[in-house]
Amino acid sequence: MSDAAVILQNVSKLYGDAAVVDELSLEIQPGEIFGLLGPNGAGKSTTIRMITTLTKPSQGSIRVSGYDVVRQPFLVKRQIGVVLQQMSVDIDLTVWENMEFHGRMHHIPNPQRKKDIERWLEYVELGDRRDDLVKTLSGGMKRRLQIARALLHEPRILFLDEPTVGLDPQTRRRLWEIIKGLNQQGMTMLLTTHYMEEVEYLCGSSFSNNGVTNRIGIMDSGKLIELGTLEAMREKHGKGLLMKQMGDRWDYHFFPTMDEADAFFEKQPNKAGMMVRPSNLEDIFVELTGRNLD
Ligand SMILES: Nc1ncnc2c1ncn2[C@@H]1O[C@H](COP(=O)(O)OP(=O)(O)OP(=O)(O)O)[C@@H](O)[C@H]1O
Repeated sequence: MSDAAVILQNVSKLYGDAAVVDELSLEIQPGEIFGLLGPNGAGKSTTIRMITTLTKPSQGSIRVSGYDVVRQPFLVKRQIGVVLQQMSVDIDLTVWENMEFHGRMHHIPNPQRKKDIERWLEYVELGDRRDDLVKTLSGGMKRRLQIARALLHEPRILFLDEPTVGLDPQTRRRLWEIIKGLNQQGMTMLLTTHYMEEVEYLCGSSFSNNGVTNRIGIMDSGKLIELGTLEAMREKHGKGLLMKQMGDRWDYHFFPTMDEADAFFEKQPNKAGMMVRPSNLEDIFVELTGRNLD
């Protein structure tokens, strides 16, 4: 049997007749940081909600650390930390009270609980805000609190659904460092996003410090339309890109290497409305779907 951290086999979620997740199969390895990239409505949140026991798959099986999400939800919940899009922190409580509440729910005994709350609040740089009401925190601080809380019961796998949506670029970078740092300490992670730079930054280098390969899945209309390392995807579709303006749209031509794209460009007698650059994930998404990510 596979010792993958998360295994999805042929998983679908139907609402009425519509499959919002459509026969998805995927394995995430221990220590991996896996990025699920896709436009709004692709089915990313529904996938996370099924893996984290919040909604049941209509078909297929999901195992987390070997436990079945439908038959053993309580064992699954012990293994995972979850940070969802909608803020689930209580804004009328203080930072500390939110942590305390979560720690008690997970039956973490004192004095361990107090020590762990201190440690994780320090980790996300909220130690000095511990007595402040959550409603006085910025969006980025609230997100950091969500992360600290999700980590309190020492989960093996952390799920982050659109962790930086709505945050300013500086705050986003700070969160990226926290996420990367956790992965470098060995945390297995699945994150969803529709920000290409996010998935490139966090999951783009083919290997993490754990020596595990980080991969990206591109999701559209409930299906995984591409899966692998960023390098492998660029290798497959072409590392060089020539863009040609055709009226109000751009034509994309992939070349195996940048050198080949450059050589083709140089040979063109009329270079107006043309440019060459290295390909990126969004280009691959457009190539596969004919649409942009947003
Ligand atoms: N409870 C529900 N009932 C009916 N349809 C739903 C329900 N939850 C989600 N959907 C639909 O399923 C599709 C996928 O939604 P989902 O939230 O998983 O996508 P997503 O990729 O996470 O996008 P977003 O970034 O906008 O959250 C959407 O068309 C959505 O309207």
